[in-house]
Amino acid sequence: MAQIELKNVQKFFGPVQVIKDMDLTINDGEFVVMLGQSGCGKTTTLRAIAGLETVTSGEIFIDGVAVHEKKAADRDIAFVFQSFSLYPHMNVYENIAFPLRAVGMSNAERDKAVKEVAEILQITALLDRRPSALAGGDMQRVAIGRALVRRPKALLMDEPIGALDAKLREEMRSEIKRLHISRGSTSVYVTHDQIEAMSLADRIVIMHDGLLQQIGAPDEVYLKPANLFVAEFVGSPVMNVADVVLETSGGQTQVRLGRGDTGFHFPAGLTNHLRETGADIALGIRPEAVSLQHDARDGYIPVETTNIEPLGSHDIVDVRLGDTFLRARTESGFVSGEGQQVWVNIDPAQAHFFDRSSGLALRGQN
Ligand SMILES: Nc1ncnc2c1ncn2[C@@H]1O[C@H](COP(=O)(O)OP(=O)(O)OP(=O)(O)O)[C@@H](O)[C@H]1O
Repeated sequence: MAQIELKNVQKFFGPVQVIKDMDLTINDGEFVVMLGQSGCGKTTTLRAIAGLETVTSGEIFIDGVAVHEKKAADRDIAFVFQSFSLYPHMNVYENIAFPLRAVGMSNAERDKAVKEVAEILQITALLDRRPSALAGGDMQRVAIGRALVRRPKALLMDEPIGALDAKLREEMRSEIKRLHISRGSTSVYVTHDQIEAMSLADRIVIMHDGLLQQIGAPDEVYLKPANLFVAEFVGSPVMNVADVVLETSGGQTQVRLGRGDTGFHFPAGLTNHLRETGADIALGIRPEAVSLQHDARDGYIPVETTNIEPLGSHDIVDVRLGDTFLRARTESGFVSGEGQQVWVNIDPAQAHFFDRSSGLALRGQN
């Protein structure tokens, strides 16, 4: 196990900078997921930690030892790729045992290590099979087993289950989590799938365009997004974001969306911190914090439904408010169709405000 530290890491491919000023500490035994859209630099960061890619500048430390000039083989790190890179002429047992041959273990020790890993990954019954006789999920279990068997300092995984079908991915997700709990190895995992990230990570590192956007526990990046990019990237369906104008009088603030005349009522205490910013303000509100009613109620604004997505357990309903749209999460069948009049309100306690030009979250004391 190990702590991994990146200090001011930069990576250029020719003139293109794909990692910008990366500072990141991954704690001993931690499961960190790097999440971001395709091309944002996740894989390059992972490969740089493993030593499969050199960095243009900056430093990488493993347990306090500088490794950025060391070869991959000297970093004691294991890597699992998306493609199942097993040796086709060896059976599962030999595939898993292979990395142990190089370290000169006795036969008995090797046998014990392979069987222990096979047990954890539930592939004991498959040890005699060749890779060609394995299903996709089992191949990836073997690849993970081979990576883990020599007890590396850290396990790096690049979209290891991205090629599997949805049901198998779900199964493998919980297995990888179980494996991490039982082995406790420092793990860095790359994905563009936010469900995978939310369910596996102790902390998520969100990247965009080579830049680290936020590092935090899954609930932290969901509940307290640092900027508009994170707010709109994390969560499905995506957070509603609308330009707003604020008007405060007495103890109340009206938060007006778009060019609408009516606004939502907020206790002034939740918006006081926005007054001095002088910035153009965007409101972010998740669909589950938008509530619809069939009849007029205090604080609710009349609107028309424009689109409905029935999702089985719930519906996503779009409503038009002046020149803005809001998506609400409702119980199934709450509205019967488009063009229906309903009343909408939002939960001030779950509202986020952002500086429109910098994208940064504007938070009060709470
Ligand atoms: N060897 C290379 N030479 C030149 N450009 C590269 C090389 N490897 C990656 N890139 C570029 O660097 C950028 C970041 O790539 P990277 O693979 O790290 O992104 P990613 O976030 O992992 O994306 P994906 O999920 O698609 O793998 C991309 O624009 C990619 O085209």
